[in-house]
Amino acid sequence: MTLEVTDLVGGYSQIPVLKQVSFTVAKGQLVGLIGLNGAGKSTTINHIIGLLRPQKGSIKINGVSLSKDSKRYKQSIAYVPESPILYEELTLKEHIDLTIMAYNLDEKQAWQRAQKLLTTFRLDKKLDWFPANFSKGMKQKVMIVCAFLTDADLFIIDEPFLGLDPLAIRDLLALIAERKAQGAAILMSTHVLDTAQNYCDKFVLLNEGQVTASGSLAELQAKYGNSQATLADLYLQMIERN
Ligand SMILES: Nc1ncnc2c1ncn2[C@@H]1O[C@H](COP(=O)(O)OP(=O)(O)OP(=O)(O)O)[C@@H](O)[C@H]1O
Repeated sequence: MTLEVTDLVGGYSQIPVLKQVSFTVAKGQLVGLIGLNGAGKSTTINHIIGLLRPQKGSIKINGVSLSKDSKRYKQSIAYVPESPILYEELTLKEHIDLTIMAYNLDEKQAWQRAQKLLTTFRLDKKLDWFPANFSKGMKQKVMIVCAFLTDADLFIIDEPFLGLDPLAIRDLLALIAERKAQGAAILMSTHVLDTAQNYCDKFVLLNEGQVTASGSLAELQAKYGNSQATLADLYLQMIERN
């Protein structure tokens, strides 16, 4: 199992947000993390990427926790945040160089991969640009390029569908499919339920910091006794029951 979140209790200093959250993301699996505003999706992600420490429970990537081997743990994750985080004083080229250094990648191979990604996301002529010159969507694409440059075992993608144009969404979904086929595990948080339904293998439904259901669409349909229901139907049903 690539990612194992077990009985995670966590949140911000003394404010508990997550209550015994457990789920897994296996190799080659795309898992959708679904929940209302404030349900705890970003808090869960912040725990996985190590910005917050669990108050109870554990998070392991390939059996390793952050406290056991922080370098190995962090190098196994590539994260695409919802709001792009870039260094204002570094060019696009320097962001790529920094990623290559941070993940200890082979420079030649990584640059070959980068050129392909830059062309896909129409950033190949912008290597000397600074973040201030990019639109929000372009900044998001820079984060995608940097993440998919790596050989991470676990990709965490926070709400990718709201800031990207349709072409970029198509290209990102193709990249996700490619990495899945190569054995990466992918956790994606989103409110765009029809796309999630079409692409995710499994869903984790969060409500008020708790996992209320998880499984494939068929498993969720069986749980809620509605074999024709869409993910959106099931999700609304879950909210109304709680
Ligand atoms: N920095 C913070 N300090 C204290 N509480 C926070 C902080 N960030 C979020 N929270 C609280 O944690 C809870 C979960 O928020 P979180 O950001 O994880 O939700 P989310 O599911 O990602 O929502 P959204 O869909 O709106 O992004 C909310 O009650 C929120 O008020």
